[in-house]
Amino acid sequence: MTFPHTRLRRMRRDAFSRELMRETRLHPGDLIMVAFVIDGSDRREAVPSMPGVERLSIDHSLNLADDCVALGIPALALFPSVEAQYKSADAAEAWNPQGLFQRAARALKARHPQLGLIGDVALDPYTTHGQDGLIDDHGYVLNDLTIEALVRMALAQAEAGFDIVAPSDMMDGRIGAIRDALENAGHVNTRILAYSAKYASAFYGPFRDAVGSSASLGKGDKHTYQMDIGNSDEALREVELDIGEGADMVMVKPGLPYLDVVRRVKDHFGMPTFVYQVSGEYAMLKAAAQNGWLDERSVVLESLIAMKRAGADAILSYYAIEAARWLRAD
Ligand SMILES: NCC(=O)CCC(=O)O
Ligand SMILES: [Mg+2]
Repeated sequence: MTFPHTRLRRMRRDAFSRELMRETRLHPGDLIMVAFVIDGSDRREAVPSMPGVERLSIDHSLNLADDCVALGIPALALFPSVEAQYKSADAAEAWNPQGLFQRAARALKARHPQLGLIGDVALDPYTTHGQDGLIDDHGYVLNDLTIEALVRMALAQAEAGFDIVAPSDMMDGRIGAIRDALENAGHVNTRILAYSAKYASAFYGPFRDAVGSSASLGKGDKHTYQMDIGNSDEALREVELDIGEGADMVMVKPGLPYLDVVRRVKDHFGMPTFVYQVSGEYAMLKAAAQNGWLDERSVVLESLIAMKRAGADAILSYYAIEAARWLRAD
């Protein structure tokens, strides 16, 4: 009679030994909630392609922030959805100190000074054409002119109280330019979360509905600045440049389809590495759950743990509040 010398099933036999050898655990403290803010008061608008997600006026965003704090979620990432009258070719509303986004930041920081507030730095919610930057006559996004606009935008956000500015535009050199401008203005502790490896992904579709840029973008795409989905070495080059320019945290986006990239980035640089479970990932999970095809709680937590296991230090997610509730009920 021969026996297996090693029985890995032995440790799986009981809950106590499974618990003792569990390598990766998810905490509310790993999560960053994502929210969309709109003008007006007492307004909540459903986002049809993201059931359960709503655009919120500032007063309702404060309630969402209350939930984050109560659940131990350390930070909130905010995106604006602005009305057409505030969109222009030069995106100037993006750095208006009295604009929606800056007002929202002041209100949120006044309510919860300890809740980390992350501002999105990219022009797409503010441009009439829905691109993340300024364009020439052929629709090509101009790198260096766009950086000037992004610098204004980042400064306005730091001024309004955002703790972290998060350039999500993928222009070359914008992290360094923003870092210099923040230092010169005395914002030495404003952190930069660089969307370093942001792929030209079709999983962003529902987000563009949420911020109202899909109509403006029309048939346009973002392939001249976001990364090709087949590339992974290039992600390391992007991350390396952003670190050199002064990023405090780097990000890979989307999440689940790109966990190989997360692992390479984490192993290579040992940087605080964040991952974004994007709108399309949310929509897939939600749709399957609503149809009764998948168990929502299990698949959401499994997806988030997979991201952490791949090396993510923190995860931006539309599910953050729900996931934190599930974790606390465990
Ligand atoms: N800058 C944010 C995006 O481009 C999209 C995020 C998402 O799809 O959730
Ligand atoms: Mg880059």
